[in-house]
Amino acid sequence: MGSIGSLTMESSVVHNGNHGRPRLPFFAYRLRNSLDSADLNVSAFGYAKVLCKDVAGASLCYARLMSGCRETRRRSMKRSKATEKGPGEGEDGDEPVDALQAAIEKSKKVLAMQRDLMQQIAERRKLVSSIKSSIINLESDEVYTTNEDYTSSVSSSSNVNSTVDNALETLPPAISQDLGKGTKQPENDSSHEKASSDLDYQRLLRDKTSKTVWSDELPSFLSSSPATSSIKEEKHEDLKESSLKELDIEASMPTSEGEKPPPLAGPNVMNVILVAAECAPWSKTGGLGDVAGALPKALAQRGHRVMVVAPQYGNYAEPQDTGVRKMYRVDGQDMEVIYFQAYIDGVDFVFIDSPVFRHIENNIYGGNHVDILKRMVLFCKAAVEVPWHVPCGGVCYGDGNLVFVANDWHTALLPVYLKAYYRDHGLMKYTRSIIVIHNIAHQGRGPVDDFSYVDLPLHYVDLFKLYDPVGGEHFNIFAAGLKTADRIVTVSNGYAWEVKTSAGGWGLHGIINENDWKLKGIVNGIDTKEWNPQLDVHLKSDGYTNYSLETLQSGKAQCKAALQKELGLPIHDNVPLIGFIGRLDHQKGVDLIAEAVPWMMGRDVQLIMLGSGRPDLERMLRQFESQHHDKIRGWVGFSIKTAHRITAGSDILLMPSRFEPCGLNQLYAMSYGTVPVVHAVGGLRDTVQPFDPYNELGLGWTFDRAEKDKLIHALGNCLLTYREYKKSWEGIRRRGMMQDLSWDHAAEIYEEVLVAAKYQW
Ligand SMILES: Nc1ncnc2c1ncn2[C@@H]1O[C@H](COP(=O)(O)OP(=O)(O)O[C@H]2O[C@H](CO)[C@@H](O)[C@H](O)[C@H]2O)[C@@H](O)[C@H]1O
Repeated sequence: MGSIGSLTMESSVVHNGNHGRPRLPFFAYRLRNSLDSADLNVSAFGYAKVLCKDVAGASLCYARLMSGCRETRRRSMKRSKATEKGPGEGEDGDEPVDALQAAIEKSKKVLAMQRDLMQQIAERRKLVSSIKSSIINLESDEVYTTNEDYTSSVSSSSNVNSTVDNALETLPPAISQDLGKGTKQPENDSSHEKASSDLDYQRLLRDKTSKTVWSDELPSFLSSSPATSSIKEEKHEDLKESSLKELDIEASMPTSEGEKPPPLAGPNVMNVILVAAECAPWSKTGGLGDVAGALPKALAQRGHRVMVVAPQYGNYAEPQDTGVRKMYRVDGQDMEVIYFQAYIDGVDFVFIDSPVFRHIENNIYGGNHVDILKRMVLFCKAAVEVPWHVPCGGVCYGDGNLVFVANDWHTALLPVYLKAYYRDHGLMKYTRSIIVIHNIAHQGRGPVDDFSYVDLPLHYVDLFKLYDPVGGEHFNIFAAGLKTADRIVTVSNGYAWEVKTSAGGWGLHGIINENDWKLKGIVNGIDTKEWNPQLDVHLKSDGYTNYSLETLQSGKAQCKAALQKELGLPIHDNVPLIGFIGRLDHQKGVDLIAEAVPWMMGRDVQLIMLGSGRPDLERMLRQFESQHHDKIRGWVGFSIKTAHRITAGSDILLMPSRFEPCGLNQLYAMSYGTVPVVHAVGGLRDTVQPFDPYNELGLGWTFDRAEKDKLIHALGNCLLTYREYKKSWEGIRRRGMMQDLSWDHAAEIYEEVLVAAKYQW
């Protein structure tokens, strides 16, 4: 009996390779209520795992199983000992035969229940695939040519509803209860807040296949555009694709042992499409590219289905032509776009190819303001339709349970298009948008006449109109996006506060204050694969080396020497090496560094500056280098490799930014054991805790005003600590490296915002 017990356990508890914990099939959650938990206490090894609610529950189950197993073994050993002793010996320790029999009976019952459960699962899968094939049949049988055809086909596809209803009836009770719960709730009921994703799924199927979706009465401004006529023509396909997608999700739910554990996002799992004008590593002029390349991966790791949409500026290696081509009208001209796609690290990257984006990777915001505006109009029009047109892994995202994440003014038109083209007409009812402010200083401003380029109904003009003392009455794309999006995020808490002030809001503070209720600050994370001294690919050659907390001293010293050598500076380990990396403009406070250069040159330090931007500041960098050739290097240009190497080889990173929404370089610096000296503003204040020599706490030095003297004071203290207080210095570096700066935490908070947007009506 004992051997049977342990065998059953080993074969039925599925271990997660990483943690040795049992994995739980999805239906365990659904069915847990319908099974008798008291059975856990017996040797119910065969199904105990299906009763566990979560990983903690799983551990508990596992512990119980282990103790059950030990008990069975103990009893078995006792019995065999008793047998060895021979007849008449040790009777007092023997199990009564009928207790054993009872245990056998219980095990049999358990096995029967398990068989029953598997059968129910198999039936449910059959049902789902029959619904799918009935939709596929619909697709092949019916050709939509007129509105009439469309209407009749819609009514015939309401079979899907009844099939789903039937499906609900035939599901195991716990499942049908869950699915059925919210179905009677009216749509405008506040109980939407509590709606489950299953409810959304049901509602979607019903709505898509019956009344409101794809109303034939499209507004005239929509139907006149070829782009939107293509929408009309393909509405039936979209409709079915979306339904298929939903069914696919159902069908792909883990149904048997050994499949994926439930997602971290739990019931909040949704479809997320992040839209940005740049995305690293394919395109990057600054921090926006880094965020667009990394945040989606962290969201995908939480279980969301995530896509990034960006323009295709060059010939990228990974994305493949999807074969999907669409026409959009911009300023009276029809423009074709081709959608490319790649699936990397759990994320769908969709690139939009068009002659207007091609080969401008080194100047993606170049051209006059109308050229840029027209590019962004095309990009946003093409991006808002991606969920319908671009099959990723064979299946489009569809509009259900979908949130767009727009970034900065370049994509601020997207929330507006979502509203004007769709939601105002009862379409994409379950799609939401959030907008992330990375830098509010750039807003897509222009004369009010620019409104003619954005192709919107006339009454929308007021969303864009803004008056401020600087620009007078003007056209402002960011303003319209902020008003229209369901939620607003800024890239730090400090910046969330600053954008509400007249100094930090750059004319948009009034609008942000009015929309304060939907604003949230979330500090950026960093891509810990890309920016990690242990893995950094740019430290693998030319005398550099990868290093970790354990090898910080020697590793960093080696990188410093390699950097000095590469740039032709004297190789001195004990001379503090100060770095600066960033766009050369007013924001980054490069001129403050320039003012402090004479003071610095009076000290035994080295300074390396990497940047590009304003021509006068570029000239200044070159001039510094030629004036102080033994101490300064001014690298004008954009070099990711050099940025990584400066981050690793410098002792100190200077960031005297006048304003800094978040700042990534100080985060990269800290994770490389490089000590930041920063102006305490925006995200810099949020992320660089000033050094406290009394308690040996803190991560760097801060100064409270963007002024030369303040910078000198902070840098002076930093240099003193570098030279005189080696232990403190070491502590600062180590604390910086020990922080968890990954995107994991930020992604969790983004998820809260996505959920809030989803339930925003
Ligand atoms: N010459 C050069 N060569 C190579 N690499 C260079 C470079 N100049 C800059 N970089 C890189 O570009 C990125 C700059 O990121 P930041 O966050 O510092 O600034 P940015 O102002 O562009 O971003 C805006 O968006 C980000 C993201 O939200 C916010 O952190 C920030 O505060 C806000 O201003 C870093 O990866 C940096 O290494």
